[in-house]
Amino acid sequence: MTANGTTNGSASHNPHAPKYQDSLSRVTNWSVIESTLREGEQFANAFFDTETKIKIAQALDDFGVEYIELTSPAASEQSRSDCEAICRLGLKAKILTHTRCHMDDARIAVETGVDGLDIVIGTSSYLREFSHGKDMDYIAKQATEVINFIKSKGLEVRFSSEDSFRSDLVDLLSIYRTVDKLGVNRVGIADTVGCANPRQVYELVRTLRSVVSCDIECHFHNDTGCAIANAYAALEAGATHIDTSVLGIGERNGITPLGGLCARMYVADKDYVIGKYKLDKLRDLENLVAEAVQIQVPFNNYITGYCAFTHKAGIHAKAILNNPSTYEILKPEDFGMTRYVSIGHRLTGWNAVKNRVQQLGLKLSDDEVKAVTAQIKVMADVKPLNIDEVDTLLRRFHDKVDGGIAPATPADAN
Ligand SMILES: CC(=O)SCCNC(=O)CCNC(=O)[C@H](O)C(C)(C)COP(=O)(O)OP(=O)(O)OC[C@H]1O[C@@H](n2cnc3c(N)ncnc32)[C@H](O)[C@@H]1OP(=O)(O)O
Ligand SMILES: O=C(O)CCC(=O)C(=O)O
Ligand SMILES: [Mg+2]
Repeated sequence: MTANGTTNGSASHNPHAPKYQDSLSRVTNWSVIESTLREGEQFANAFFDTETKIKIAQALDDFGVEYIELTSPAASEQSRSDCEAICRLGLKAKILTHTRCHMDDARIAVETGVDGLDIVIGTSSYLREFSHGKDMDYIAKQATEVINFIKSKGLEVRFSSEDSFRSDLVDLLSIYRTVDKLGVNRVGIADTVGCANPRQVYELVRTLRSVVSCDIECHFHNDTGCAIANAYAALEAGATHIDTSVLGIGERNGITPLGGLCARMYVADKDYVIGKYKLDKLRDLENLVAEAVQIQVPFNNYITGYCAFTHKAGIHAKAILNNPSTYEILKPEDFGMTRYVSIGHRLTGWNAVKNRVQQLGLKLSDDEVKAVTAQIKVMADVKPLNIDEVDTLLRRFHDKVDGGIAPATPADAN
């Protein structure tokens, strides 16, 4: 039992587990709508040929995402035939396509073999005035026609308002109520411009949860860095589906990244996330997409960034070596990653150096390790040492000590 009165198996057995973990234990029934092949195609660098789309779809399916969302088949003839080709792959993931809330697009989409359509129409005054120019009555009539048509084909349908957070709340709830009564599988909330914060997301999803009985999908842009936090707040408030893309690619600076969402939700309920996704495939999946759109995986990427599990400062390194949970909330091995303790720099400490000495099979007393640590710091004040340079220094120091000559200075060790 924790401060907020809930229980959670793993947390209650572990005295060091975060107390906030328990408040998240209800966030255990959600799915990913993976939109690398739709929102991701709207990323500035993206051009996916058929073969690349198929590889990405297969990799996403292998990772375990529940849905794969594809570009509208109304966009181009190649988009349409690629959509059909992906539907023919027979993947475990359900295949969706994303279209305007318009009969022309819906008629094309239902013939492609998809499991469902995600239809969208802007509801904010910006989009009603400057994009499609339609009022709420027209939107409701159009949505009714398109939804009834898609349902008549036996397909899943989701209705989403675009730019939800700059839309009038009464308008929003009214249109969601209308489409819920028509029997949509999901309604969608979209932070199209990335303006929402987690508190606003929580409030809107919570309100919507009391108005509709269908599932709730959310789509968050990352213009102000809130895309993962907003997704998490939405799930806490009762959303059931989150849109992601690999590395977060999408319009402008993109949306909630698949890897970042996995990291966030792993902390909330590790067993649930490990149980449904092959987390050790994340790195290959990200590399595949990074290569396809000609970008590098960012150095500070969630989970797979090159320094995501590198520990440097001496205070951290000592504690990490005693118990990795001291400074790691994610276990690298659960993601097929490895931990690295960096020691060739002036922030190192003797405990970390001792660990390396032991790994090299060298016999040094604690005082000797402290002496060689001091030498590393002197040298690293000039420039950081790579691991080979550190190892050479440690071996030479050891050989001199072993030979009865304790080196007093770095020069002596050389
Ligand atoms: C926020 C988002 O990411 S929404 C998804 C964005 N995805 C896409 O745009 C898919 C790729 N798009 C395309 O290939 C093209 O824009 C198409 C095929 C959809 C439409 O192309 P065009 O007919 O040449 O129109 P264009 O792109 O210039 O303008 C969009 C048209 O859709 C209308 N429109 C915009 N949103 C909607 C909507 N949700 N429902 C219905 N109509 C809409 C606009 O009013 C405009 O109509 P107009 O031709 O009468 O001016
Ligand atoms: O269909 C949706 O819910 C989201 C559409 C979109 O990409 C956006 O609004 O940013
Ligand atoms: Mg978007």
